[in-house]
Amino acid sequence: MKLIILDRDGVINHDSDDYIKTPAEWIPIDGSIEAIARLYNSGWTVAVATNQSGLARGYYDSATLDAMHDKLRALLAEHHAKIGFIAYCPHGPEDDCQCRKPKAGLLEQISQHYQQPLTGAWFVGDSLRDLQAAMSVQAVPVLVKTGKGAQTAQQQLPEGTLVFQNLAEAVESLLKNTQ
Ligand SMILES: O=P(O)(O)OC[C@@H](O)[C@H]1O[C@@H](OP(=O)(O)O)[C@@H](O)[C@@H](O)[C@@H]1O
Ligand SMILES: [Mg+2]
Ligand SMILES: [Zn+2]
Repeated sequence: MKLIILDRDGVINHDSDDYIKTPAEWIPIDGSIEAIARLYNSGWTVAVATNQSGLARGYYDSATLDAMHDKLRALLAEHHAKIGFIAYCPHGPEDDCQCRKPKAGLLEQISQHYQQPLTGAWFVGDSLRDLQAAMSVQAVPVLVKTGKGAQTAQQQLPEGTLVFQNLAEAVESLLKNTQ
């Protein structure tokens, strides 16, 4: 199975230091819906691994989070595309859970869901913790410079990190190199 994993905030949709708390605040980054649709319509399965500490912080509830993801699904449906499994960490930094990135738990959930190892799969993120999580399951760390990505690019990145301006550029490269 051709499987790619995306971080959500700062990769698919615009991020905010005030968190994304409502469907109205959940606004796709230009080209990201089309990029996911290109992947889907090229036979790729697109999963999501996202930290959602806003749940633990009480900024929004799981029904609101689900409504944000329904908005994503509706936008993709306009392009005859679907998003796959969305793994999210509902915990806060102090909960010491096993799923908050940079830990591997969300990626392991996705691997378990699809019964497929993640070795060599692309994990596209905007934060260092995304790239670190990718390394922990031998996935390929891919940084996009949207969201927090421009700042992340100034940091020491894991060896082998691929860097692109945005999701659309990353998908263009992936599809070109996996014809
Ligand atoms: O990028 P993903 O994983 O999809 O989601 C990130 C969000 O959960 C939020 O994560 C928070 O980090 P803390 O959880 O407070 O450390 C902050 O960075 C917020 O700006 C951001 O919206
Ligand atoms: Mg992010
Ligand atoms: Zn967690």
